[in-house]
Amino acid sequence: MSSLGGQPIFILKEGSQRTRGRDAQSGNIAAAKAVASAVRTTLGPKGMDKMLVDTIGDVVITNDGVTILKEMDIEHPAAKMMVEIAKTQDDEVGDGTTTAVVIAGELLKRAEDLLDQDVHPTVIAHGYRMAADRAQDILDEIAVDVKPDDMAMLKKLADTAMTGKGAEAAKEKLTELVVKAITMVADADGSVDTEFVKVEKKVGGSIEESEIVEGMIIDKERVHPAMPRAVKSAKILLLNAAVEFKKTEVDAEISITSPDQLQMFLDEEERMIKGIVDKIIASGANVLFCQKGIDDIAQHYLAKAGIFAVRRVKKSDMEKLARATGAAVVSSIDAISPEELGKAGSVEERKVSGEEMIFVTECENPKAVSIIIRGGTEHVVDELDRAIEDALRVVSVAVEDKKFVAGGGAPEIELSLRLREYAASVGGRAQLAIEAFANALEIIPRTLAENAGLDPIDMLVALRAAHEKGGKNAKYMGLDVFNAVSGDMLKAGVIEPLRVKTQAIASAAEAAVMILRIDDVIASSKSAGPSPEEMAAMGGGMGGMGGMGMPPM
Ligand SMILES: Nc1ncnc2c1ncn2[C@@H]1O[C@H](COP(=O)(O)OP(=O)(O)O)[C@@H](O)[C@H]1O
Ligand SMILES: [Mg+2]
Repeated sequence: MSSLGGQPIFILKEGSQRTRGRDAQSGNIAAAKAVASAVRTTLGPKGMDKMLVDTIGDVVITNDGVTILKEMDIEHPAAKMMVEIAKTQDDEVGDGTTTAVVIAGELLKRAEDLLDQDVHPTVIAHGYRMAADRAQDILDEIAVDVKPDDMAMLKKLADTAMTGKGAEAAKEKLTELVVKAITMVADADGSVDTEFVKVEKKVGGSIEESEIVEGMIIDKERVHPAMPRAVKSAKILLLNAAVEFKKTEVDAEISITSPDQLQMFLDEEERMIKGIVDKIIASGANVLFCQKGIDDIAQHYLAKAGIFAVRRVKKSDMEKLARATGAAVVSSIDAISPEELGKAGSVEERKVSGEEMIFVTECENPKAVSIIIRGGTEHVVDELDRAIEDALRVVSVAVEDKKFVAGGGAPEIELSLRLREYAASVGGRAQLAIEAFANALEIIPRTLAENAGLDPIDMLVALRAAHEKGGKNAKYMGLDVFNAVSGDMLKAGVIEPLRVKTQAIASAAEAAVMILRIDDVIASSKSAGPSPEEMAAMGGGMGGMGGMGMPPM
């Protein structure tokens, strides 16, 4: 900041807002805490749901942290950073979004206490980073191994992820579907892409009627009613080329001067299309999924040949069909050959809740499968979909990493104990920050207790005591919210993939540190004030013109 001859110098546009130092920090922390408290009540199996109504009156009822934050119209920049944590968590592991945001909020709250005691923000940031690094090591130490084919364990992981998400009534069934689907699409090298589990929602029927299809469901109909409705021992051609008369690329005009010429033209068109269909027939295919169009004449010939054909199939569905049936996607008519075809025991058009869908089933060793979710209303089906998506990701992460930790607040209590010990060993000013970090993690068991209507202090005391007692299973002691006692979460089957915790803590710490290190917020005005050039033209540095007048020092 400088001044020329006592005149203040303006460097920002008129109307810009600037807050600095402690005020900037307080504002950011308050906004971030507000976001955390908005989702806190939804945490855990006894968490409440939120009803979100958007500007056009559409309603979403959910318990899912990231969904809530995405639907809320959040403006404050620091609050937006909290939303980013939830999104990152969702992208990376698909679960633990509320946990990450709640921990970040608590880290900031504890940081504020330290700021009040005049601990410098960079000291807090440094301590938080040390604590976050140590937390990763501790989590690795307390993690438990799981075999990718241990169906019982995988089901428990899916179960924990779905608890409290409106799936209670049919959890047994749904966890079964999820685990089966993931083990089917897992690659030999142990990696899993949940993209290849297609989830189709259908309103109507009961949750119990949800099913897994060992193959694909395509939300389409066959192109012509004269085609067979069902094909057994299907030989499937996946074609990414139009079965149509080639339209000229350039804008050509064909002038037809006599009826004979018109007939010749039409004959030529028909002959060409018949040629394409003959190629398809010659390949031995009896089912055609085409990513592009199939015109009327082609439909007629295909139907006549008894071929089941579908047009304008989505690219993503084509890829899944390829994985499910072993077919290759053929991208030109000339490349059609018997080697490119895939197989399925059955391809059939069926009515589901009054709508036609195509079922490609009885695939040999399908590497892509579908789950159809049924439920009474759209809200039910939507929330089930979110629960299943979480569970699919959780199971796939566990299959990939082969590691899990206990749930119910057990790892957070263990972490806070061990981090307090670590803090003492570090000493100095960082100790205060590491202790604050340790205490902040207890927000998870505390919130689980509060949301279950239990006394949080009593539960925390009991949990700390259980962990301090030591012994083989002490580190797995967590909050059994259904029986209001502390218990061994491994025995209770409340378990989560290791990655859910490591990611939640890492991104919460990162966001908290980032927010803490900001001590200057400069927001440009939305209304167009004079530009710097205009200011200069006005003679520059005119006091009282508004803008960001900085007092001369
Ligand atoms: N049956 C249970 N008993 C106790 N805690 C549970 C149980 N099921 C899940 N939890 C805990 O609930 C928390 C997750 O709650 P959830 O609402 O799914 O939030 P998130 O968005 O963070 O996944 C985790 O700490 C998990 O261990
Ligand atoms: Mg969850």
